[in-house]
Amino acid sequence: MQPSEMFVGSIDQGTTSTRFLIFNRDGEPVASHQVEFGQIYPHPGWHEHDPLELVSSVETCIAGAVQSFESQGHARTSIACVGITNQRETTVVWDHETGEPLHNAIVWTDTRSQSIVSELKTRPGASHLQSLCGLPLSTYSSATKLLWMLEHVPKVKDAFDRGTLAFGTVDAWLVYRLNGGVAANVFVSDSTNASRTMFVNLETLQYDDALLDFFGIKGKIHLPRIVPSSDPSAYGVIASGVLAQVPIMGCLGDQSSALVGQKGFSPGMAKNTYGTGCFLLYNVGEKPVISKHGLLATVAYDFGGKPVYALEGSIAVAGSGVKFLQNNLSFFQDSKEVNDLALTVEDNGGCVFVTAFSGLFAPYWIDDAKGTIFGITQYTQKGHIARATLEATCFQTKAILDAMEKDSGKALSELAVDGGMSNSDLAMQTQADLISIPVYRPKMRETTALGAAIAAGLAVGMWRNFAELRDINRAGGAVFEPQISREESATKFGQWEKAVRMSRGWIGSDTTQNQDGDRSTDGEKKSVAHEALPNNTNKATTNGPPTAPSENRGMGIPKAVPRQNASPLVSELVTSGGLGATLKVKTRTAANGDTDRDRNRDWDFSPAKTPLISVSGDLDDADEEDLFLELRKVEILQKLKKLRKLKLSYF
Ligand SMILES: Nc1ncnc2c1ncn2[C@@H]1O[C@H](COP(=O)(O)OP(=O)(O)O)[C@@H](O)[C@H]1O
Ligand SMILES: O=P(O)(O)OC[C@H](O)CO
Repeated sequence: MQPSEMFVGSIDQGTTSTRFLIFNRDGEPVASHQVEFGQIYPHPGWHEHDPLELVSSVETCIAGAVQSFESQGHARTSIACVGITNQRETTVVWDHETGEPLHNAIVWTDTRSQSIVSELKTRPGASHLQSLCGLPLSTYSSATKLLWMLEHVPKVKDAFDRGTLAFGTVDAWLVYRLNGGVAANVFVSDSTNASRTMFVNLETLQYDDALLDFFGIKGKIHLPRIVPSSDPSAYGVIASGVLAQVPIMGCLGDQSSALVGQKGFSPGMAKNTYGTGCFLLYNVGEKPVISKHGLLATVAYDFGGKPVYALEGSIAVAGSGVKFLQNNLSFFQDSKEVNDLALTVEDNGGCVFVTAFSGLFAPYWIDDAKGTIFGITQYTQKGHIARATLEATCFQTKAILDAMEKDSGKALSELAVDGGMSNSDLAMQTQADLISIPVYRPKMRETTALGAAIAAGLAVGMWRNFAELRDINRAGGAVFEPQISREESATKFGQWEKAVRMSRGWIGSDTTQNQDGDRSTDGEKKSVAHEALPNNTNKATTNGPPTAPSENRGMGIPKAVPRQNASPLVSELVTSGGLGATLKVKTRTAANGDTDRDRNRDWDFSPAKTPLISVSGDLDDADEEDLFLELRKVEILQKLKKLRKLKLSYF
């Protein structure tokens, strides 16, 4: 088949919907089909997908799009190959011997692993993880979701003990099942997806023993082979259905795919995708850049030669905020109505909505932030809240761009956008206003699907190089120019930053949420109080305190230490005055003598101006974690050189 006669299919398995698009060589979608699938929210903060439903949604979309394609007179045999793009980090586990899933997939937005994350942060080596894998320790990565399943799902733990546990992100699961599952056993993941697990070394793009050791899974679990994002043979062939025997030749995590679809192939190019969440990727070239300002280092694409890396700003809530107004608050029937609802009012009426449904991701990384609307009065209308919802993502994007400028030393001159929420003209105008640079929205916004089509098309020879992609989706885009002054923009942003500071600490002060999602009050036990922090409180682990060596606690699955047996004591608190004061904190799990949980940390502080921490009451395990988090904030403040004097009181 001549390249000009070829078509390429693209599976786009997103967080809220699945679609299949068929592109011609001009990069135009000629047929498509889309379905939504079940969103499972078993407890507050939990979010799951049924892995089998993800596969059947893909099959439905392929069948629907191919039907439409054929009805236009095309032959399905002209579909030369298929690419896959997918929601990242979402974690699937299955039995390697039977091919059957062992639990619902835990979605990237899910925050149930919060206490595991807190515990992991105290382990030796925790502060070095980000320099190896590019990601901060948070509930976001696949690793902590897998550890949660190992601790809480007996079927998963059994398979782990028997050596039959297979782990994969959604790409690996789809490739495996589309190839027919256990019979063909095509078990691979592309570099862009694999690098979101925290198991992969960003330089080598292979699993890193130190990382696997840290999470206690080295040699104990079946992991997909890591392969390039564009490859003629690694991904196998579709085993059944209307595209049976068509090869899969490309695969990219959806945000990498959008960068490719926007043809962000040169260092300095960036795109921002407003889907369920919102993700800004900035091409940094052939060397990863480890962020010092709350961003992630990630693989942009790996087309077989030298991989290309990106700095990423991840926002957990974008279109999902719009969906929240639609599904939970019944503000409208369809997402696109948010634009008109927001236009019923002139401004946000004083409302600022910190949409921290999954805590706050980049550049803040605040696990304990909760969704909060500030500024509600009798005056407040639905339109104000709709505006505030759209603005939330735009504000967070502004914070990310500021961080990106600090990390890269360069300011962006224009932002390319795509994804469902970018369809809102008001949201995109607001974005341009807040970042004071033009926002460019291409005419064809299925850039995520286009990226995977490009990855597959390059492997099959439909396109031979990037130059041949130049004219794809070039004409007919819209440009949103900033319409307010930088001063006005800065004032609005200041309000947002204040709201971010005030959105934290709701859960955990007088209300806690246990591992099963139940709420309970613990008002009597303790209080770990802190004062408001200055504006930028990101928690990039590269900036973390040094970790004192101790026995290798990174080995093995983290033990679920019964709370009643774990009563760590702060055995020593030492402060010494003067410049560069040192605080020593030693804690010990005393009741069961479990030295496995010993802590021993030193932090250096510049003198602080105001009291920042006061800890009172008996410390239990959770308190201890809180204390460490508080100390971490102080350490960050010190880095920001905002402190003059530290006073610490302990009762
Ligand atoms: N016209 C619109 N205005 C604002 N938000 C929209 C609009 N259309 C879709 N969305 C939002 O975009 C999201 C879907 O975007 P999409 O790029 O398909 O995301 P995903 O790949 O995560 O499923 C939904 O959360 C939806 O609320
Ligand atoms: O579903 P999206 O498009 O918001 O993307 C999800 C991301 O891949 C999560 O990292």
